Amino acid sequence: MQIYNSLTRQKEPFQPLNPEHVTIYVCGPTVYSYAHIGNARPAVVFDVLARLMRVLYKRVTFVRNITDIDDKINAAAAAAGVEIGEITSRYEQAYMEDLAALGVAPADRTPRVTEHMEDIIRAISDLIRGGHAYEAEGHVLFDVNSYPEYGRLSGRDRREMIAGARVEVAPYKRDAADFVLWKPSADDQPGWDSPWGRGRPGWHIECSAMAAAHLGETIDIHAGGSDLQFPHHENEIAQSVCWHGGKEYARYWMHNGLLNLDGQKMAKSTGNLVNIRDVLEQVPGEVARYVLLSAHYRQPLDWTDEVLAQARSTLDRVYRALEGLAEVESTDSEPSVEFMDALEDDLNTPRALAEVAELVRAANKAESDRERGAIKGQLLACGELLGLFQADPAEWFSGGADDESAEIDALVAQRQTARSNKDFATADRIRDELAARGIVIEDSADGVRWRRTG
Ligand SMILES: Nc1ncnc2c1ncn2[C@@H]1O[C@H](COP(=O)(O)OP(=O)(O)OP(=O)(O)O)[C@@H](O)[C@H]1O
Ligand SMILES: [Zn+2]
Repeated sequence: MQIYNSLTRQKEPFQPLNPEHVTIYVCGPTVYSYAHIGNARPAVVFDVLARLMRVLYKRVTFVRNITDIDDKINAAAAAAGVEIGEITSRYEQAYMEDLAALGVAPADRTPRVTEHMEDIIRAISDLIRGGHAYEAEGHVLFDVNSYPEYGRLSGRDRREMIAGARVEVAPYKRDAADFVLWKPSADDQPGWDSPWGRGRPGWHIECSAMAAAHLGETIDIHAGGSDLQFPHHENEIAQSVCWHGGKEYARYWMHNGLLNLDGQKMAKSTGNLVNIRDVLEQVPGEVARYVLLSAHYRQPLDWTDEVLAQARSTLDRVYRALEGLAEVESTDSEPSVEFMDALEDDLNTPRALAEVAELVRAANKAESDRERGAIKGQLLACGELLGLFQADPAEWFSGGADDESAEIDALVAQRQTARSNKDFATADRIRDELAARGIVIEDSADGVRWRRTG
């Protein structure tokens, strides 16, 4: 497997630290409103990465966090006149539903910041003790001058950083590039007791603490959108390396390119967006997923009605071929070699999809059932890795009436994962959500089933 490492700016052979266990951390959403289809890009792309790694390696631990402490969340709660927890649980739930509809498999762990306050406080205390952070006016700041390699990931020099829009200038900072690890909370803001008074963590330290808690001091792959490269990931590296006595934080950094709408970055902050749920009103989740995989993940991608229509017609072609193969038995269960080569080449999904198109052509020309059986197996195996083509062709053409069933299946699977991670709060939330939609879950000896009531 070759991965383009944003840290070294080149493609490198991927070698996990432990040859039998790959660890992956992806920065998840800040849950204060519905996720837009740009936010879905890292979720879908790195879902394919996880699927591929699970085929190539014995064990994979894939972590995607939920940022449930943030000033944007506080503002959203104040604006709606509700408790903060109501906002975070509402939008976390919505996010999980959206991902399920896009065929994104549940992560192995979905840690929330609120569940890691002790880890965060310990990380900050260690950084102060090590001389990498200092307290000033109730804040704790990371001292960027204590880490000579600061700026390596983003390739920025210090002047550019300070000019950077997201660096906050404050009188108590020793250096304008120093960033907040902990800040004081007013009485009406959420806060936790700490050695520095009642307050809350800064965004960057949250990910460093959760990654260490779930995956250890050095992880194999850290991923997220390219908009996170600076300052978020730069700061994560500085904190984690200094916290862990110089140990490498993440060995490979992967960044997806941005999804644009009308030539501009799709973003919540600017309102230039299409929410995932609105897309799902327009097309089946699989069509949206196909669009997100149709470009190489590092390239920018324009979200247009045209690409959606193209994706739908390509999917129709694949399902038409599968419909034609309905009567033959799959005799192969491996994706084609060319397809695997494409994915193992820095997750080249456009090339992988071109291989799928080849298979579809071959299916339409195949003369014997033996040939057709092999092609069918290959097509389905390729599809499984991409999270595509798994619907019943007849249902696909009947208008996706059963999109809802697929979504419920995915939610039930997420509940199972939550339960096996002992995350009963999430498991219960999903059960309640399904109950509200008239779906009951039944745990039986041969697994979990669901049915509609009434
Ligand atoms: N337009 C986009 N294209 C691709 N990925 C994006 C885009 N916008 C955000 N992301 C990614 O989505 C994930 C979740 O991001 P998060 O919820 O923090 O977004 P945000 O910064 O609040 O949203 P926004 O950037 O829309 O204001 C991150 O990995 C981020 O890099
Ligand atoms: Zn992060």
